[in-house]
Amino acid sequence: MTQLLLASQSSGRAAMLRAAGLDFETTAAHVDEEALTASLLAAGQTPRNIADALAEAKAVKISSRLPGVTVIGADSTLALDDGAMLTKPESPEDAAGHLRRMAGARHRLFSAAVAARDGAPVWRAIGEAKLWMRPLSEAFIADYVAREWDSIRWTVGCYEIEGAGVTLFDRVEGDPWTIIGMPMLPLLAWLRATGLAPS
Ligand SMILES: Nc1nc2c(ncn2[C@@H]2O[C@H](COP(=O)(O)OP(=O)(O)OP(=O)(O)O)[C@@H](O)[C@H]2O)c(=O)[nH]1
Repeated sequence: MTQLLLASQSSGRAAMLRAAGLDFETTAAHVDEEALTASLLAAGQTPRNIADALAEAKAVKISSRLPGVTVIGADSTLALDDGAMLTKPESPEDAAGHLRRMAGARHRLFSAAVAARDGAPVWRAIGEAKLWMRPLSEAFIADYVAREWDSIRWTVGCYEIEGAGVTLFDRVEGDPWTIIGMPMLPLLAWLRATGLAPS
């Protein structure tokens, strides 16, 4: 049985752990993100705190069933500067609407990771990136969504920064791993310190 489990169905997150050469398995967290997000928003929680709470819920739920296994949960939230929080698009039309709202403005992307053992959090980190999306024409949005829908449908911001997302931005501050879905640098530092990654 593995010592390290990623409680995530995110292909981007698994790819980053694989690229780091880690020995891990993955499983779905099966946390009702929509319900938890709605209740946290209703309680006035910020997108940053919501990412942290969702990451913890995923890690704690799975780790409570697997004694002694270190479980990593993760979550990303996207905050427009007007305070609105965007979630994954439900349709190509939804994605076009998100892009219209982000175009010509800055948004922040928070990616939280929480490690849990035996049902309790033992480590956490949150990364933040700031992204300035350029103004987009309707023709560009329609073409981009038609071309990229199959990959962007799984992403919180309707872009893969390491893919065609590069065509959307004037400026980005923050590391690419946080944008893809986890604060990898502090996570790897902790995994090395705990002997779960080669130091
Ligand atoms: N490859 C890639 N994925 C991105 C990017 N931006 C956001 N994402 C993905 O958008 C998704 C954010 O949604 P979440 O709800 O945090 O995670 P999820 O996909 O539902 O997966 P779980 O961890 O199982 O909840 C994650 O899969 C991120 O990896 C990006 O620039 N590149």
